[in-house]
This record gives sequence, structure tokens and C-alpha cells, in this order.
Amino acid sequence: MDHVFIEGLELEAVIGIYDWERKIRQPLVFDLEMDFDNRVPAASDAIGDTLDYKAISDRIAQYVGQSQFGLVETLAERVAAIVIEEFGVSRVRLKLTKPSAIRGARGVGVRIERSRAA
Ligand SMILES: Nc1nc2c(c(=O)[nH]1)N=C([C@H](O)[C@@H](O)CO)CN2
Repeated sequence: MDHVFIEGLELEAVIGIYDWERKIRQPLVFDLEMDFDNRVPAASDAIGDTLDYKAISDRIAQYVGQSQFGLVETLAERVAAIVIEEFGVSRVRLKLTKPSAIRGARGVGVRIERSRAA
């Protein structure tokens, strides 16, 4: 299976369970890998035949920027649902890293894989 990916998408959001976290915006990094048959756009050379990584990145940025969840689990789930439902992706692997959460750790977060219901 081919993929379209978005790696290291750096965004900011209100995210976290502690009182001090509700008052600031924190950096987040998104890595996505989406199943897609790239032979079709490769044959046509048409952006309309692709899974447009710019359109998906813009939509994720818009959603994450206004989000205010407590857990990274919740945000990861919502973003995966947007990718599947709005862009017709059959399967997405998503890693969400919160780089500034734990002193001494480069990052913490979640990695999920979701598929469109048959
Ligand atoms: N599995 C998770 N553990 C924790 C989360 C989370 O979202 N998922 N969040 C926090 C705090 O908000 C933390 O990021 C503050 O440093 C703690 N554990």
C-alpha cells in the first residue's frame, strides 16, 4: 500500500489537565501516514487526483488551533476522525507529540491507527 505522509507538523494549542496548562498555548507535533493509491495521480499528474497534504495540513492547523482538550488522546482521536471523514482516507496512522510536557524527555504523547468503518 502506498502512503501520503505529513511529518513534523508543528502547531500550538491549549492542551493539558493542570490549571496552569489551561492558561497557555503549548507546542504539539503531528506525524501522519495515510493509506492512498498514488498510482492514479502519478498517471494524471493532477492535484485533484491526490490526497492533498497541504489541504489536510491546513485543516488540521485550523482545528488544532481552536481546540482546548485536556488529553492528547482526545485531540489525536478527533484529528484522525477529521482525516478519515473529511478527506475519505481509509486508514491513518497518527503520532501526536507534546515536546514540552516532561522535563528530561524529548517528547511524550500517543500513536494511534484508525480505519474507516466498512
Ligand atoms: N496519557 C496521558 N498522560 C498525561 C497527559 C495526557 O494527555 N495523556 N497529560 C498530562 C499533563 O497534561 C502533562 O502533559 C503536563 O506535563 C499528564 N499525563
